[in-house]
Amino acid sequence: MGESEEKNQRWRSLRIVLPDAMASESGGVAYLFLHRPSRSNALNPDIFQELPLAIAALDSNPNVRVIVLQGSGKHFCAGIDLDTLANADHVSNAIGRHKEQFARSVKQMQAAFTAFEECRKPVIAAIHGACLGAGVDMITACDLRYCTKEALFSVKEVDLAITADLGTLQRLPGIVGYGHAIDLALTGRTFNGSEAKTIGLVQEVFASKQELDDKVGILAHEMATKSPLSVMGIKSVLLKSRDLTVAQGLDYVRTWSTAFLHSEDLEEVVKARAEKRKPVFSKL
Ligand SMILES: CC/C=C\C=C\CC(=O)SCCNC(=O)CCNC(=O)[C@H](O)C(C)(C)COP(=O)(O)OP(=O)(O)OC[C@H]1O[C@@H](n2cnc3c(N)ncnc32)[C@H](O)[C@@H]1OP(=O)(O)O
Repeated sequence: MGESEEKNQRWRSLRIVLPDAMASESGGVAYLFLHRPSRSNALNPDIFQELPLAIAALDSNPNVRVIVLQGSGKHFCAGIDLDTLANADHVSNAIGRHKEQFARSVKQMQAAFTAFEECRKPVIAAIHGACLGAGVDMITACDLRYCTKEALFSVKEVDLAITADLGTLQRLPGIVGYGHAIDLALTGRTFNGSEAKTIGLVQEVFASKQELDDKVGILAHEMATKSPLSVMGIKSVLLKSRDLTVAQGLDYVRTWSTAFLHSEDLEEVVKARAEKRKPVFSKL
């Protein structure tokens, strides 16, 4: 890979591989792994606590330009950890204080996935094996999704008698359209990588995990050569515009351009063109 291991002792349930600042071939791509392979990367409280910290660390690392999210082992993510979901606190039917505490814990879980959107840098999910329930909530908060042909997806919450509450119902319709979103959420049916591509949940589907890793790596490295300011602007403006009217979105992008269009990155593009070479952009 050419990257250097992060100080992974910091993380209990994640693993991070950072680009090596000194190795040009590792070019700005960081790998963030859900790392509970013996539990199929089921999402436990550790992961929910660590995800926003890890994303913030990658966001503020000037050597990182693009983040690839993967699962260690056989599966991408088996959804919520069913052992912790069954925890007495969660199923408590008792008084208001418990409910209020539960609402706060759901808010914290929602924030863990929203952190992918709040990250200034693009996050690409590379999905193999199972991606179920909360795993789908998570990937809908990523910027791009790729998967293997055998990947299995399910908006599975309905089978647990719960309403998906970590972002799928808010973000999935904008990705696949309302019809597909309500079909998947009401049935909880399992679908494969090919269908995920057909409905637009993923950008591309690959024959094997090896091909997925190779192609996503190439794409991420290519993206990491682009102007970091421009890439950050595209993510910010698209996400803001999703939740605004066209007129409000145009106001936002006008303000963005006024602030950042005339930049050292634009100067570099002009200079590189005159010198008949590819532009090389400095760290953020
Ligand atoms: C406030 C609420 C917020 C969010 C709610 C979200 C709801 C959801 O996420 S719904 C989805 C819940 N997930 C599931 O129902 C998945 C259940 N698991 C499976 O279907 C399968 O295990 C599998 C993921 C398809 C993997 O199958 P396979 O490859 O055959 O491996 P297994 O032997 O079944 O599993 C290996 C190992 O992982 C453990 N495990 C799997 N899923 C979970 C899970 N969700 N939580 C905890 N542990 C899980 C499984 O028990 C095995 O462990 P062993 O110790 O080896 O038994």
